[in-house]
Amino acid sequence: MTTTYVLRGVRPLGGDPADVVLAGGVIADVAAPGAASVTDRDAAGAPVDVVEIDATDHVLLPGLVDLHTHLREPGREDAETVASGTRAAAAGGFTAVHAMANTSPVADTAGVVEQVWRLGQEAGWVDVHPIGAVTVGLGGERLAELGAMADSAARVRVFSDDGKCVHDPILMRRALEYVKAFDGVVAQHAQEPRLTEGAQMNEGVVSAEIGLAGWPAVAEEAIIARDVLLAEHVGSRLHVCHLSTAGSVEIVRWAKGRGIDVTAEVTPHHLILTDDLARTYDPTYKVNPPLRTAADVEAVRAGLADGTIDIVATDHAPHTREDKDCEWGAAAFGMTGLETALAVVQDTMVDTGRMTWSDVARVLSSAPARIGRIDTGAAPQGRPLEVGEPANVVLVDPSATRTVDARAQATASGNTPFAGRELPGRVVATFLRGRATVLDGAPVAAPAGSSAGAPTRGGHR
Ligand SMILES: NC(=O)N[C@@H](CC(=O)O)C(=O)O
Ligand SMILES: [Zn+2]
Ligand SMILES: [Zn+2]
Repeated sequence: MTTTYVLRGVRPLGGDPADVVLAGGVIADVAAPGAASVTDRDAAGAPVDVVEIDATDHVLLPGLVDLHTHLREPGREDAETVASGTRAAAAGGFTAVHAMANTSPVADTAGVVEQVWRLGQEAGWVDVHPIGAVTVGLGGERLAELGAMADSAARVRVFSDDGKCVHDPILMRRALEYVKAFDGVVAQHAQEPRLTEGAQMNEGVVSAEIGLAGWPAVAEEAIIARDVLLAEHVGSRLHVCHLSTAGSVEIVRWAKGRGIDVTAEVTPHHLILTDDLARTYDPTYKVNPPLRTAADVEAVRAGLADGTIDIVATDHAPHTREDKDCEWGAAAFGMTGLETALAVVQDTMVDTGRMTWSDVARVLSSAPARIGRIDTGAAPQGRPLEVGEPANVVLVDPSATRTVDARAQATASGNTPFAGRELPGRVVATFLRGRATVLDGAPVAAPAGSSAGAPTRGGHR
């Protein structure tokens, strides 16, 4: 039996309290409280379950869309699987994620991206849109089969060597030219490799004091400056991954002012954490790009508030205990983020008065869906909350607070930098095309009509 959900007294973006009805996979009605039309029969006359949810003072957002998620499958299923990572995504309020290509094997062929796409469908928690590698094996030497990935069942539109920078300017130019044919975008991990050899943390006062090799801001900014000029030269679309410095914000602001087709993302952790945390020598805080200074944090917040930075993307980077529980220099770069992203954005941008919930819907849903070109087509994401639109929505209680418990998260890895920290807001429920993936703040056992929750490990190698 299918289920109709009635969200009573919810606060739609910018509007008065309303009852919102999710039925038949779409937003079926938005009505004044008490006036919604709810039937216990579907269009074909079959009985449906009607579930009422008291959503008083809750905010209803379009399902969140992450442009930058590491799901680790294939290859590192000990850190995360498509099933565990997408369950974490649903718990965080997401209905779609873009899966980064730095898997093993690398997602550089139609075969691998189709495998990831299929695993996402089987899991059923969110829509998984694989990102294709720019170069074969992330080797930075030969372009991967971008066209074949674009034409595959996975319909790849975002290409990235994330984890590595496409540092050869000729290759970068060719990639930018190539993706124009199918309206794709190159998402650059901006890291000048020579300037960051052996680098462990942000180069600055703290690195000098504690004696860890520094990673200068210019190593990020020099690549972004080069790439916006290349994008202008070839008339193509560039996306800047995890921008982290004040100078990077300035360059993107300048490029946009010039009409260059560039978009940029900031991670939740770069909106709130600083390189002071390296003093703990706790590798949980080791991440690429590194945590920067308080002045950089202020600059990325201002850039997000004024639209210079288009989106927040999690860069959810799960790592096993073995890869993180070691001395700083030997530990892997990366931190998880899917289950805390919305809370960090609320904390840093909404509760500080710098953004409205409508802005949150833009930076965490409609804009990333647009950049990834998943806002149209058969299963659009990031669309407005209007009657007839697919019911990809997340119900948030902004007045709740929670203390982050790493072990209670859905991700298979424990490397959250927010363990023990109190964060605002709670994802009460997430719906993917009208089907609940999260209810009462917890992922549902197995989303109906999917094989989520069933073991996938080992069955698809
Ligand atoms: N962000 C990280 O520190 N690590 C990412 C790679 C990346 O996003 O560059 C990873 O794959 O672990
Ligand atoms: Zn990266
Ligand atoms: Zn990444």
